[in-house]
Amino acid sequence: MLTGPDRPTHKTLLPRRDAALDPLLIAAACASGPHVTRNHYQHDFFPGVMLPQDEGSWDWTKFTGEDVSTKTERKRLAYVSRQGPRRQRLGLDDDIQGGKENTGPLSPTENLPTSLKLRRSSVADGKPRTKVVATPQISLEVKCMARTRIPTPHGPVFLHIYHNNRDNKEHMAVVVDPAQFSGPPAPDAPPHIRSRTLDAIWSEDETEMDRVTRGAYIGRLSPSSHQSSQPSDRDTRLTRLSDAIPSPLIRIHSECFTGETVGSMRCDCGEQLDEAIRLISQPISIPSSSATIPTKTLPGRGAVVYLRQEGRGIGLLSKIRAYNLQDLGHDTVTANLMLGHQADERGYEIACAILRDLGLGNPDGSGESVRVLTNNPDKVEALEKEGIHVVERVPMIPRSWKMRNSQLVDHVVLGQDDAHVAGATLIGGGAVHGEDLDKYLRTKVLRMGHILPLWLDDPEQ
Ligand SMILES: Nc1nc2c(ncn2[C@@H]2O[C@H](COP(=O)(O)OP(=O)(O)OP(=O)(O)O)[C@@H](O)[C@H]2O)c(=O)[nH]1
Repeated sequence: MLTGPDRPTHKTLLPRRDAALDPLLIAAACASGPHVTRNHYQHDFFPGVMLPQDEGSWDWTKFTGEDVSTKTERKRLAYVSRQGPRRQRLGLDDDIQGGKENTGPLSPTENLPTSLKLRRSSVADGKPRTKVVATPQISLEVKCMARTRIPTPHGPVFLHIYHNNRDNKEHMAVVVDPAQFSGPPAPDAPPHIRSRTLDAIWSEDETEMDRVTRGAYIGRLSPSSHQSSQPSDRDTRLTRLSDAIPSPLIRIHSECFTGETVGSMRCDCGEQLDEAIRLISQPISIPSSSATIPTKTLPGRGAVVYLRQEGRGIGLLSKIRAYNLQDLGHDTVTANLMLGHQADERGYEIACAILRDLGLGNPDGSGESVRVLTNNPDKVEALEKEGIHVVERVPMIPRSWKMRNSQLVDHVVLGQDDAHVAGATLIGGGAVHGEDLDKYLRTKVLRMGHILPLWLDDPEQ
């Protein structure tokens, strides 16, 4: 049978732009400094990349058999990129004001609206050209598709799976609110943390069992009892809670397969996820106003929004490459830049929509203000920009630092038992520590502006 040529697909029309990484090229790029990115790899800096007088530079004459006396001549061969700035090549002219590249806050890529996504086209003259395809901006919507109870070492949580109309990732929310197992909230107790989209009626023919199966139920399921939830169950009380009841504690956490699943000690991401759930689950003591009334204790409450923004948004593949560049001596920020990425490519729009769906962060819309667990001031700023009302930033001190210096944070020192329990969700357990972690934390403080008192292996540092 005669067949025509295969229909071009997006893969054949738009081949990957990043070339295979050659170890020699990486070494050369590393030695040349952070201005050399993966987009320079196809160009001719090899082997004339080094200025011979540069200290520690690779002696290419050994490699090429050249006479050492001709080394000064090689100055002319030093690599100079003939490419325009990356933004110009990508056609983002709007961002270049007055010929100067926009150095403002880093923009997210994961949550970029479709209208801003770029479509690349290869053209006959061989010059890379990029076109911005304008499509109408759609307003962001999130929907909780399912929810279930998960027992953890810190107590039960409700895992929520979200879909959205911006990307095709399953972002999540881990809601800590064990008071939901004890019936409707008392008049002076905080409202239950529930998803509006989950409790909504999805279709007229939705059965009780459909709703229960997707997690729209009240209390706890058992083989002998279940009660599906109704939109009217939502707590819309506008009564002001006592000032003594703290706002729910939340964390926006970014996916880290290596730290959370493999137990990598290059970063403290796994530990942070575990520590966040632990801290949010801590019971809340409400001091009484009179000596005759005993102190009241409420179960801890809050949520971790878990975003699938692996590697600060650059993806797992690039993060793994970045680790190799880090082993060659570069820090996390420089390694990202060398691979043609920004230092941080995350966005928090979807996280904010999830918080709003849970009734968190929006006190004007019958929701509550929040306290945020983070050391990253950019995160707080991003949340506030999206209208989330943050009443307090709660720092996340690495566990190894807490253990080393009990003076640093007297009320959060972990005992042996705490460390054991806390590590139960991690391969490798307890507190992450080591030289790689210290380098990573140092970069976050010194290059990314994270608010954390530096506490490294050598207390003299
Ligand atoms: N590109 C890159 N990403 C990393 C590296 N180590 C961890 N990550 C990612 O960093 C993200 C966590 O971000 P961090 O910068 O550690 O912390 P943060 O979320 O900004 O700040 P905190 O709220 O204080 O934890 C996760 O997505 C990890 O996968 C690294 O070496 N390179």
